[in-house]
Amino acid sequence: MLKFEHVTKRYHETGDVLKDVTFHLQRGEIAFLTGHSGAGKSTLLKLIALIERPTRGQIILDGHSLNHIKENQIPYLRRKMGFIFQDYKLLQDRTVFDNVALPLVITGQSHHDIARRVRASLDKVGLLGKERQYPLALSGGEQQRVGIARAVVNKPPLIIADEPTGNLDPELSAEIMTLFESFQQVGVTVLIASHDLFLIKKLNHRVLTLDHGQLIAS
Ligand SMILES: Nc1ncnc2c1ncn2[C@@H]1O[C@H](COP(=O)(O)OP(=O)(O)OP(=O)(O)O)[C@@H](O)[C@H]1O
Repeated sequence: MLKFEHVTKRYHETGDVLKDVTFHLQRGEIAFLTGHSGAGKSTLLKLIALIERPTRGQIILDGHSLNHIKENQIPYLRRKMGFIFQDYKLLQDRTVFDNVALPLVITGQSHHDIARRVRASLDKVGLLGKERQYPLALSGGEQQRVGIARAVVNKPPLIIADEPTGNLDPELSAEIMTLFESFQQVGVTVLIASHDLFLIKKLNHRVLTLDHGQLIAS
């Protein structure tokens, strides 16, 4: 599903921040990406999201090499990914329904399809009753579940989460992980960047560890 083959990312100012990184995530696999601050986790996620391009090596997503993607093909490839952030990145002046609908509105789906898929997505994260509320009226855990519903509403085969439990207590973090595991069961690949070693140790998923830009365990 997602392959990194000898990927190096060099910044002019800081040198090689990812060094010869190779790994392969299978369809339906869930993996943590961890490592010290500055190890290169965000850079790796930016390469997947096509925000940055590799200096050397190749990234293959769902059979497409990301190396030679033209600017106008980027939106098409991003639709294969759902992004989840530590600070949720919800629009505060829009309802829960509108926040989750956003990816579908952007791709020009019909009102009927949008309503159906938003409700299905909110149902999956247990927030069907809150669709008319605004994000600030919700708890942190609920806001993150809105972020997750938005990420999965167009059924992407890959979910990328950057410190998704960073603002949540252990109990809510466990709930969020249970949600990720439910997506994994339907064949979605999930990559989670996290510093939360307690959570990582407790769950028996694959761990990719970066150390000064090098992958040291896979
Ligand atoms: N746009 C950039 N230009 C130059 N150097 C950069 C750029 N982005 C990141 N770096 C450098 O790359 C290295 C890796 O940074 P990155 O943000 O990927 O680490 P990280 O593992 O995500 O860290 P953290 O856990 O603190 O978020 C750092 O030394 C950083 O200064």
